[in-house]
Amino acid sequence: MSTPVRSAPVPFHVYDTTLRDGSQQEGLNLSVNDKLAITALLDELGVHFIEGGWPGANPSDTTYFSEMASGAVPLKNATLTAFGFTRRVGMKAADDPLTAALRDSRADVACIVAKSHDRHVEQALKTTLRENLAMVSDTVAHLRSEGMRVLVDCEHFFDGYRANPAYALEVVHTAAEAGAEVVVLCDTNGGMLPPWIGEIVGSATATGARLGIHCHNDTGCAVANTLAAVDAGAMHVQGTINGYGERTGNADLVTVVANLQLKYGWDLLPAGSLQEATRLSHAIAEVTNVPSSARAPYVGLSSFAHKAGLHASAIKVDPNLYQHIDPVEVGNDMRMLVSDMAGRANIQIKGSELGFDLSDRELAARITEKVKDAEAAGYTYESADASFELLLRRELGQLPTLFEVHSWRVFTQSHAGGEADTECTVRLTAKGQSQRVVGEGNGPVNALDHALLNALSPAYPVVDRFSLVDYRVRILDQGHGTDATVRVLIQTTNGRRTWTTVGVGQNIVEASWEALRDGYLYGLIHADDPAPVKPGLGQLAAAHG
Ligand SMILES: CC(=O)SCCNC(=O)CCNC(=O)[C@H](O)C(C)(C)COP(=O)(O)OP(=O)(O)OC[C@H]1O[C@@H](n2cnc3c(N)ncnc32)[C@H](O)[C@@H]1OP(=O)(O)O
Ligand SMILES: CC(=O)C(=O)O
Repeated sequence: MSTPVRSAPVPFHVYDTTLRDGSQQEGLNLSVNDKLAITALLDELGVHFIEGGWPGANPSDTTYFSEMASGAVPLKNATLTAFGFTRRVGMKAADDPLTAALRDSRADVACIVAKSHDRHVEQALKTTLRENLAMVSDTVAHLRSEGMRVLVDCEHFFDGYRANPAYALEVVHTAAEAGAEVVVLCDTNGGMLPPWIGEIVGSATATGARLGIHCHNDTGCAVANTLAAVDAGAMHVQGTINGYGERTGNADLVTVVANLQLKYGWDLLPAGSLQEATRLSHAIAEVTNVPSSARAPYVGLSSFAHKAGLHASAIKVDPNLYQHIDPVEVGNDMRMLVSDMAGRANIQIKGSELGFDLSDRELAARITEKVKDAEAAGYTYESADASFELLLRRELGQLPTLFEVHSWRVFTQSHAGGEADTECTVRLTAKGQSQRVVGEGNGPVNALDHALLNALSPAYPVVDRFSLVDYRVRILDQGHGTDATVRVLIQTTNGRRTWTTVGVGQNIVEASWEALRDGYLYGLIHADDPAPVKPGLGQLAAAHG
């Protein structure tokens, strides 16, 4: 699959700034423990540098570095890097407390941000161009004399180069001459396009400095810009997991690395690490509590999900016909979606994924029709895999009658000045025992859930482990107001695996009951199944609904 363009420059480094620039994303806030957990995951991915934060800028980052120095997360692949800025105007680096904080972080490497755009020097720093150069050389030389390796991030380099190329290049040259091992050219405002990046990086190579690249995604080109810089001579790529970062984010480091490894054929991460990328990207999203995009390249939930009938029919012959790589290379999975866009092939592939032989053309065609009719009525099987399996079993005559519901009733009573309470009665027969059970709850679905569980528990004690983890309602024919058809999706878990069922109706309680009942039925059919080998994607599919 890989098409080597040329050999990887040596050395070539992958630098992660999730913990610093990534945490500049709106709504993304990391505790020290979160940062330590992410550090371990990044090290497992095998990046060469982990930028842990800015020691001295806030107590959490300072604590994080002291925890790391005490061995909280021993690193086997990565080198910990502390971020900071050049010394303040008019000071000596040796006297600047934030420069001292870099040394005190006990990280081996410091990455300092320096102004390289003349307007920023004059307007933001309010100093002279000469003093800014002195700030760069003094800070780099001082940190080197303290025994640190130093990288310099040239902020606004590309805009600066356009305004005053000689000065922008002088900053690069000054940093390298003072001892910076890599000078990173930053598209801080993220406004560049790939040809512009390529041209400017190409010019900067004339400084002789080893160049790196740091791109923001404001034009939607952060990854493309990073690759353009690499093509033009950058030997160090910066980015974040899941593209987290200030404003529209940073270059997604996993996409960058996957492109370089799988398309250019460069071995950048330790052997086997890229195959863990999907798991690690999702694990990091769990810690940040900011979900990654389902449509993220390579590691997204939908990266290898196929919905259209024509795609599926070709995939049945050879998955590579509609996939740019084998998903296994990044630890992802192909998923076949069942929907009204499905043809026989989707149904056959999905059926065989679930363990059913649907090779018979007529059978597959009949089930496809059923799916299309049900979808037209409002059902959705894309995320409700469990309901699709029940539909299949019904059509194949393989749906066991584990219980038979005779009736159910829900009753909500309001009390003056107090909260309403709900009571529900379910009558059913399970394993020959008839039950009439009353359940109470804070609402009709909760009461139905309790009643169903209590009614099934004597015959099937395993249901005591079932719990409803998500409940979503969507109005299907908007504009109809309270007599609209609604769709209910219910996610149930038994602690080992999670599944989703769907119910549709004009009565929201009836639609909920259908999804709930099918959730219990599916759970009972699969009560003895082991936990999936790779939990996560199926559950995420349900979560994305
Ligand atoms: C492009 C980037 O994303 S770089 C990373 C940006 N990240 C952050 O800013 C997050 C962490 N930052 C902070 O906690 C704070 O901003 C601090 C601790 C760094 C500084 O805080 P404060 O001293 O209160 O000042 P403030 O936040 O207003 O920063 C501006 C000061 O930094 C100076 N400054 C800005 N850039 C640089 C630089 N590259 N080198 C030296 N000084 C700089 C400004 O001149 C200004 O100094 P002044 O107060 O003497 O006028
Ligand atoms: C350094 C950095 O984060 C930037 O220039 O965008």
